[in-house]
Amino acid sequence: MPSEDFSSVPILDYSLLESDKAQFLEQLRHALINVGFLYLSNHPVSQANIDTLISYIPKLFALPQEAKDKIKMANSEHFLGYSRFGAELTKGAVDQREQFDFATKHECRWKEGDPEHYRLWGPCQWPDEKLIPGFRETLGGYLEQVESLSLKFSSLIAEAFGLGPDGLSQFYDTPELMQHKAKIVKYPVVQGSSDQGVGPHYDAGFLTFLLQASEHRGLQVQNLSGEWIDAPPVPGTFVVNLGKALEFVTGGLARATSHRVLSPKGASPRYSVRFGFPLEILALRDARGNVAATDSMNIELH
Ligand SMILES: O=C(O)CCC(=O)C(=O)O
Ligand SMILES: [Fe+2]
Repeated sequence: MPSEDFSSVPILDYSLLESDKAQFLEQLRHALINVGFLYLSNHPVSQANIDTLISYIPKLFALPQEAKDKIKMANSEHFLGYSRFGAELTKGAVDQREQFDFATKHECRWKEGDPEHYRLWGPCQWPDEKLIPGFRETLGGYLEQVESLSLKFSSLIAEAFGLGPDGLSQFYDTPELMQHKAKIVKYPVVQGSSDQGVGPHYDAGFLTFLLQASEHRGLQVQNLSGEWIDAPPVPGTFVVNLGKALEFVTGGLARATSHRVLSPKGASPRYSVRFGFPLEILALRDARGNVAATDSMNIELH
């Protein structure tokens, strides 16, 4: 398929894998090479679980400030926990968002003498179960399912490029050693002069699975002409996008695409859940060098 400048984000139907895998892989290849973003519909993650998770999110942010601060990220050497509104920057400008960083289950494997970066992975800080009963189990179930989808998706990407299903797994750890982070984000309604929910950036890892957890528009993706293309919420889908690590290991064939979020203008906040597969691979980041001019200060890059 010829390279083209996209004007919308393609929707891939995961159930096509059953009926016509070759067609699915062809559409996937197009999205990887030309867009770097896609919606995935009819995916295997339970919609009931997603709906329950979505219903918890406003309650999570409505917890007393004291309960949120108790699990603040500063407590955790694994960069997991709560960050107050305005704590993150993209290229020097404040992102208008409040967030919790959770992750798939993981014991910290660092011990005396191990490389320092092993400390980056470890257990989550959870809010008090009494204040938000059932949240931990719901999010835990969701993360397990998205993790398994992301592993499967990574092998589909390898197949789309004509490799065997394990063609990309050499670049990351085995599943037991990997941890994947999920950021639950609240973008409050625009207040002052800035509508920067999150400024233009590339993601750092391999793949991001984004759940748009409210009906607001705001996510935008930049095409090669520099135009910002809307990626509005599409019920029942994930937005999947590629990060710099995947772009690097495919020699630029799979495209990492710049994107941003504009703060909502209506009466209610925008919410999203961003799952990164896997956490930044430090060796790859070092190998690909400094791309600071375009990267955001998302936590994977610290
Ligand atoms: O919240 C969103 O819709 C996207 C956020 C994002 O791009 C990121 O956190 O990397
Ligand atoms: Fe992003």
